[in-house]
Amino acid sequence: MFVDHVKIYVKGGDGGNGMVAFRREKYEPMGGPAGGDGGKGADVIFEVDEGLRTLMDFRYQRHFKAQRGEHGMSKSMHGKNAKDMIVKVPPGTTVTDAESGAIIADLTEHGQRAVIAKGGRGGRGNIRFATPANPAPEISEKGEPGYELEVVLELKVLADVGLVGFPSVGKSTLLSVVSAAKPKIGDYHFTTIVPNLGVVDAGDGRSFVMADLPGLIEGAHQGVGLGHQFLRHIERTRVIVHVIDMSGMEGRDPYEDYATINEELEQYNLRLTERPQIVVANKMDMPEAEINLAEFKEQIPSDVRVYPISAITRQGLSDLLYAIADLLEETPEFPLYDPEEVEESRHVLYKFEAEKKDEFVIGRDDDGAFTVGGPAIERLFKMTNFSHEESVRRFGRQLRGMGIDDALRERGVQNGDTVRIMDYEFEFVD
Ligand SMILES: Nc1nc2c(ncn2[C@@H]2O[C@H](COP(=O)(O)OP(=O)(O)OP(=O)(O)O)[C@@H](O)[C@H]2O)c(=O)[nH]1
Repeated sequence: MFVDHVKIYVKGGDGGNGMVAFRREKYEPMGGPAGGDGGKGADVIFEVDEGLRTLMDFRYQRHFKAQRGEHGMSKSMHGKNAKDMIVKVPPGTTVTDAESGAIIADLTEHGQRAVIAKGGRGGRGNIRFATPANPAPEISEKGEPGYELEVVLELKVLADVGLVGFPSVGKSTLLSVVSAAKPKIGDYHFTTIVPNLGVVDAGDGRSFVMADLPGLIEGAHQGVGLGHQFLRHIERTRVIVHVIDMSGMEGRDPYEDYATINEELEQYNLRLTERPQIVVANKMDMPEAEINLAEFKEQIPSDVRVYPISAITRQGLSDLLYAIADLLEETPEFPLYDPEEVEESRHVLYKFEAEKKDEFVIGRDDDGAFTVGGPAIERLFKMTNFSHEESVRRFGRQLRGMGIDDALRERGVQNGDTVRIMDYEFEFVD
């Protein structure tokens, strides 16, 4: 079993901004507040799709930013909530926070969903701030920023396709040209990928996992030298690709090789002979290959599918990959997990924890100015509409409410000192 592994960035949509507006009606020149709320930003939601087998798609797209909510409007109209962004992942995907290493979700069953990055709430329009004392407030909030984070996706992968054949027929060469020769493969981090397993992109949006199953012929059915992991792989392999050397070099006879391997599979496990098989005639670039292939075809049953290729010159590879992908589609799936394993993991559901504590940090810049930072304060800052004097005053009150004024005094702030919050600067007035 190997682990397919990729790091991606996700961001929930920002909330829409609330609006400051007033009613303008014919007979009501001093109309009341009429600024609507912004809509909610979209969540980034991961959803299990059992049709997916690998994290291949994440190699091409690593940024997932959900849409922002619509801004509030005049005439008391609220902005629309944005539509959530659904990202499909294969069953068995674990999502961890890249920074803390905490598990956010363990997605095992088809249709299971988890919110990975919450969208921000919409900012409130000035209607919401009206009070008897202040019936026409010029206060609104901007939308709350969507949560953003980097997450690591991990998937334990079992092979869909197993390569079998005599030694030196070209199994590792084939696997290496179809799985590793993709451009930018270096960007895709296979952490614990073992050399004889690879993710194959069929080139038409379909992908599957292919394993070289070496050593089958050397007494594999007696369990010689093969670990438990390997056995598991071959048992779960849905399609067998049988590679045959058509060059006929070293006195080898392709048909004999074919028959021997099939006998070996049968002895190993009868069930394996029920697996659909694709026969690959390799080394077709060699001089005798055409003649050998013709003879071979006369000897094998007529319903056996043979794909002539050359792993070295890459001739015939795309036809072969399409055929494998087609065959996989029509082959029933084996459960990805042992039933007991699923039982265990099914009950673990991790919750996305968006809320961070109301903490803030006070510091000093080189020029003597005080600085205030922290997630809650920065969020508040981003939601403040600084173009309205009243909103700015409200921001001041909120800071006081959070205990920031007191904390600044403790640090020795004086009247007239500069205080910085992100890129906003103000003078401290007691
Ligand atoms: N001419 C030719 N040579 C090939 C082709 N594919 C593989 N070879 C050569 O055949 C030899 C064996 O290839 P491998 O890919 O190592 O064969 P294998 O089946 O993985 O062998 P084991 O690892 O021993 O099981 C190497 O020298 C390859 O370069 C091909 O299409 N044409």
